[in-house]
Amino acid sequence: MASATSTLMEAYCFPFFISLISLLIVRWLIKRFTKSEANLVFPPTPPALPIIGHNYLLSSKLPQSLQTLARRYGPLMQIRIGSSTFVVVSNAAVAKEIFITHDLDFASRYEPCPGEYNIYSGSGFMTGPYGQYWLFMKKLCVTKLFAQPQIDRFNRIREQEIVKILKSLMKRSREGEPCNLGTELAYMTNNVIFRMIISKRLSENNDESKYMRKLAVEMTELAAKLGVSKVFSFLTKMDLFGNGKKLKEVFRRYNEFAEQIMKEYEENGIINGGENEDRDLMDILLETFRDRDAEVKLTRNQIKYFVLELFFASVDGISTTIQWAIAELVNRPDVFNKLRKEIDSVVGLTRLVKESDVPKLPFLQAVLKETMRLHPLGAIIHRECVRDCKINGFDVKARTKALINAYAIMRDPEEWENPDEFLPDRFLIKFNGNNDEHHEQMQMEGQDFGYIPFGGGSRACVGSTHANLVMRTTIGALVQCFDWKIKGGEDVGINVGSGSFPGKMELPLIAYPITRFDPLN
Ligand code: HEM
Repeated sequence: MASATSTLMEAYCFPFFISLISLLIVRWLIKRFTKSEANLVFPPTPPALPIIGHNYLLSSKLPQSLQTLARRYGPLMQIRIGSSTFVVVSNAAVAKEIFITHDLDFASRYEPCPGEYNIYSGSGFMTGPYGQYWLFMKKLCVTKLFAQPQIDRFNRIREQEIVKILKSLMKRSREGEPCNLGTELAYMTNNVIFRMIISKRLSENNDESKYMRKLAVEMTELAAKLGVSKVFSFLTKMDLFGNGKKLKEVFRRYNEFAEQIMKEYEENGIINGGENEDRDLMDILLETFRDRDAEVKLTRNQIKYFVLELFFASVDGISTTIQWAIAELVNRPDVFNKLRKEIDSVVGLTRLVKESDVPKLPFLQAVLKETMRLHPLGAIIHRECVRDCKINGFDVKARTKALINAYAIMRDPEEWENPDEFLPDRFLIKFNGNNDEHHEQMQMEGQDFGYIPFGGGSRACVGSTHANLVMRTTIGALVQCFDWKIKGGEDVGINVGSGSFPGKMELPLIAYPITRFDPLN
């Protein structure tokens, strides 16, 4: 009997105790979790809807809609889209916290394109997380790929491509035809980066450069249709219209193309060592790939994806910024004439403006600065927080994504007088000498977080020096050589477009170039 009772006790008591202990552990966990969450103070947030969160508050013009929300919810607000939480940064002081105080906490990025459509998923540098690979590539960019000697070496390519676009525009001028300036410029910047990467064997082979452009355009269009641009679109993963599948196919075609180029380099011998004038970016990448002592062993996929990222980073950014500059200048004849006067006085009308003239052209530099302030191509800078931290007095949890609204920051009335007006003079410092007045341009980069067209902190743009060289000289040449008449009216529409590149113009700039000075004759 006694043994029957004890068996019964064992049978009932053991599960009972296990359940009790589990319950206590769960209660303790919940209590602990809710207690710490309750102690956290998250940034202000607008009212959210179930499932979609704050998506209903955002238009296709993302920077502008976030700017409007920030006016109500402050310079650091939190929003939720689908299952992702974002903090949105909208003033210089908070941007400084992200770029300087918490630089390493926010030195990660996330891949916008779902892994199932991107055959290089996990090999990204621009879109990759902070880590060994990113550190290694950043060092390679700074010390070799985009170091000053290498940038100087590409001077010839930049100047030759500017001459090519001028020839094309002069032909249009002779024929009385308008041009789509955006297309002409994208063709030029595509050639520049293509030749910087693989200058030797394919430099005169325009078909390959065109093919690269075609692939990049297809990828951009498919990514936009898929909703990748929105980063957070939960419909993206569902691929309702098969665009994800098509995107993967374009990646595959690019992979074949890039692999063929790499093999050609390997068969013909890469140029080692730093002094050779013909050494290009592919030489440096393949030399690093072969280096047995390198801290990180590069893979072929990492090289191919890096090259693709360079195309995306440079082509549209540079061409669209130049387009915006010309649009703003055409709308402001007084500013256009002031710039032309400066170029004429320094360069004259006997030769084309060139890179070495730029230090003596402060107003040209100011025009570009003001263009990038009003129309930043990186209108939203994407980052990800890697550990819990406090920003602007609020708690931000690890894995929260950050959207730094460069568009709103560079139009913040607290930082800029008449923030929506195109006033390049704001970047000039006047010096009154004995005889006359002269100007120098303000140095903004890296010090002022109200001005962040190239981002900031350790993940800032590595191509800014090259981009500035191309943009300044091209704008100078377009103003020196042509008068511009707009097709169908006096003014250029300067509305921003929507969708994948929030910094792009809504309509292409179609204009008649009228030759005023032909330095090529
Ligand atoms: C008008 C032209 C350009 C603009 C407005 C621009 C802007 C930017 C911005 C805003 C970022 C993000 C910075 C951050 O997160 O703080 C960036 C990153 C980057 N840019 Fe540019 N960029 C331009 C041209 C170029 C060019 C020509 C190249 C290369 C040839 C380039 C290569 C890169 C790379 C590799 C990164 C990623 C750096 C990293 O993650 O560490 N960019 N750029």
